[in-house]
Amino acid sequence: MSRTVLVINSGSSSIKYQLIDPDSGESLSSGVVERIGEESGRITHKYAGEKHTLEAPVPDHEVGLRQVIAACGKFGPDLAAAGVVAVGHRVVQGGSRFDKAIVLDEASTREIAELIPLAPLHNPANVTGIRTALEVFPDIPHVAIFDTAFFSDMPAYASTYALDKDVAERYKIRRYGFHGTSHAFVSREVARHLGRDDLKQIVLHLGNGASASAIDSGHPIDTSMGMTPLEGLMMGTRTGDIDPAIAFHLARVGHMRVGEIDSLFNERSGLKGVCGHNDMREVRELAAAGQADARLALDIYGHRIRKYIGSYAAALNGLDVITFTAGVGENDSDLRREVLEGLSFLGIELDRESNAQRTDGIRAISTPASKVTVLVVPTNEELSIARQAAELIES
Ligand SMILES: Nc1ncnc2c1ncn2[C@@H]1O[C@H](COP(=O)(O)OP(=O)(O)O)[C@@H](O)[C@H]1O
Ligand SMILES: CC(=O)OP(=O)(O)O
Ligand SMILES: [Mg+2]
Repeated sequence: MSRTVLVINSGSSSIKYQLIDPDSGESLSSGVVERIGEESGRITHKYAGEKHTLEAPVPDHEVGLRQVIAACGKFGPDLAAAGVVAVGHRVVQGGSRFDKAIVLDEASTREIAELIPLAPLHNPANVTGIRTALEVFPDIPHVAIFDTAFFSDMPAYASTYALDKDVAERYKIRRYGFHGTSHAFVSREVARHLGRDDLKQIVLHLGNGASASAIDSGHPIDTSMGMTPLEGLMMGTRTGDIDPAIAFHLARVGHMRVGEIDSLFNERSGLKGVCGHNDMREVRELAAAGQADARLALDIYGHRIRKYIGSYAAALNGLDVITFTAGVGENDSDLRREVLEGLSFLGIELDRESNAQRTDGIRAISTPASKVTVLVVPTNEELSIARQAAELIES
């Protein structure tokens, strides 16, 4: 009989879920609860080739998860008959405590809750998701897969801030890195695809949150997100790298409180801050229609990515592969062109035709003569979580 893993990814205002057969990789059902905490929420549930959309208030993640279970009851799949062997939870911040996947219990869930100050936007939702799921499925093992785990053995020079040592230790301030499940999955796909383990790789995960990583022979040596997922590239609603003195300035001169600055940097900045929209498709449309702010937002976005590619090529002392992944990376061929055409000094030659094609699966978008191979690789964090969860409960 086939077995399945229910994967739950509780984001700050959404819950994504998928029922996956970890052996075949097949996704049997999937969905998303959006606009949690807003006036009206929405559930989109897919099963057996059909898509169901429900509009209902979803005040919090507990209600959201219970609505997911209700949607499965109403539209299928029948979870009791689906051979669910584990529930896999994406947890964003594992701190220094968790460097690999764990089977969850009350004590480890409490430890994850204690990490909330290090990921205030993400971990509260993760903890609510875990607690609710433990109640709903008390007889199935629950596994936590941490975004930070892949980066836990980054070299100290990349994970340490140039900050007073005692202060850093006392407050657990270091660069943890995030999106690790995706960076690990994608970089392994690249190594498998090219048939080589000894690659110097840069992976660009460009979704709502965006991050870059530098990977040498399978080991991450640097990544753009830091103590929290705010550092690094420009994102949908987050600033990315910013002079920390801006926060002092806003507090002193703008009389803003810490919470206001936090939400300004995390929720009202990035693409949204510069041009009013955080969805890359809308930003593209506006820029194409000649809107100057949208064009500027795209230029900043691309410029930041180029800077990270340059600095990571230096940190790696060489570069074999650049890989684009996640919503923007996989779909926005204009962005890839804009980024890569500014990098000819690295010997990168873009194959414009392959870049513009929309095909599924792994593909090269550089010419055979290019000194650096450029790939588009679909990420699949859910499949990776399902496989890790199934592996862990077996061992
Ligand atoms: N065809 C496309 N062109 C440009 N951007 C796209 C396209 N399809 C999706 N995106 C963008 O991808 C982003 C979401 O990426 P995704 O990886 O799904 O994010 P997350 O998992 O962080 O929610 C959005 O900004 C969306 O606009
Ligand atoms: C860590 C992070 O930024 O996650 P997401 O992209 O899902 O917001
Ligand atoms: Mg994502």
